[in-house]
Amino acid sequence: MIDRRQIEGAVAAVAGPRATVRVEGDRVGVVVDATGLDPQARDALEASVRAAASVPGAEVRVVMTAERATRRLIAVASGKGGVGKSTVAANLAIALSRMGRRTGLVDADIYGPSQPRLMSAEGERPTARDGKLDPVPTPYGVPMLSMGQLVEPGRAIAWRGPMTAGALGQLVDADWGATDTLVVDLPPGTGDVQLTMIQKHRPAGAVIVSTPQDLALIDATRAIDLFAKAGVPVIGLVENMSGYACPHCGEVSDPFGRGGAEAEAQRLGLPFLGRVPLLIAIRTASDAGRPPASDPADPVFAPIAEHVAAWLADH
Ligand SMILES: Nc1ncnc2c1ncn2[C@@H]1O[C@H](COP(=O)(O)OP(=O)(O)OP(=O)(O)O)[C@@H](O)[C@H]1O
Repeated sequence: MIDRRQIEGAVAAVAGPRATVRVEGDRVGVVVDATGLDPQARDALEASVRAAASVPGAEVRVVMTAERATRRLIAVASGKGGVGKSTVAANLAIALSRMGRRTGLVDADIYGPSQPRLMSAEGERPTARDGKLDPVPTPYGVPMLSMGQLVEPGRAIAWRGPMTAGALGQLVDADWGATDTLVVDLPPGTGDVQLTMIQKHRPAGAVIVSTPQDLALIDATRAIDLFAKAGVPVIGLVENMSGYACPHCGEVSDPFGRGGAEAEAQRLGLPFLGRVPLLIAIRTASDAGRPPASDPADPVFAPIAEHVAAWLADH
C-alpha cells in the first residue's frame, strides 16, 4: 500500500507549493508547475521530485506544466550502420516519455528511415499548417516525424546536401507544441545530416550507439570526435547487441564480443549508459511495431533513459 502522505511530504520538501501529488493504485502522478524556471532549473526540479516520489513498488510519473522556452534535442548517432541506433532512439524516446518527459521523435535517417515501422505509424502522413508540419501521434505517446513520411514509401532517397538540410529543418522545426525533449535518430556516419544537425539545430547532447566490436567502435570514435569538435557534449555510449542468450538452451555467447563499448567509454572518459542484449525478442517486437520500452516491466531501456534524464537535469 502506497502512503500518499509520506510521498506528499517528501515532494513538498523539494518542490514546495509547486507540486500536486495523486496516487492511484501503484501509480504516483506528480504535476509540477514549472513557470518561470529556466531549462536547467526545471530539469533539476523534475529529477528531485522524481527521486522524492519514488517508493518501492510505485510507478512514478512526473509532469511539468508551463511551456518551456527551449526544446532540447538529443542526437542519437553511430559511426556505422546497422548497430541498432534506430532501435535505441525509439526505445529511449518511449522510456523518457514514460518517465513523464514530453518527448518527440525525429527520424533523420534519410538512408533507412525505420521509425514509422518501429513506432507503429507506418502509412501515417503528417499534415501541414501555416507551413509547419504536424507530427503524427503514435500508440506510445511519442509524436514523431520521419524523413520516410516526406517521400514515397520504399523509394531510395538520393538527395543532395541542401535538400537534406531543408528536410531536416522541416522535421525539427515542426509544430511540436509542448514537447520538451526531441530524440533525433541520425543516419550513421559523419555526413551532411550530422553536420547540419550540429551546426543549425545545436543538440543539447549526443548518445552514441555501438556494438562491442572493434570495427564498430573505431567508427563510433569518429562520430564522437565530430560532436566533440563542434562542442556538442556526448551524454554517453550505449553498447548494443551485447551478449546473446540462446532462447533454447539459455547459453550466453558473445557474437560481437562484450564490454568493448564500456571499455571505450572509460578510455575516452565518457559516461557508459548501459548495454542492450542481442535478443530475438527485441528484433521481432521492433519489426511488429511494439518497442520493448513500451512494456512497463522493460529492464533494459528504462535505466538508459534514467541516465539521460539525469544528464539533462545537470546540463
Ligand atoms: N539488441 C538487439 N537485439 C536483436 N536485434 C536487434 C537489436 N538491436 C537492433 N536489432 C535489429 O537489428 C536491425 C538493425 O537495427 P536498427 O535499424 O536499429 O539499426 P541502425 O543502426 O539504426 O541501422 P541503420 O544504419 O540502417 O539506420 C533491426 O532489424 C533491429 O530490429
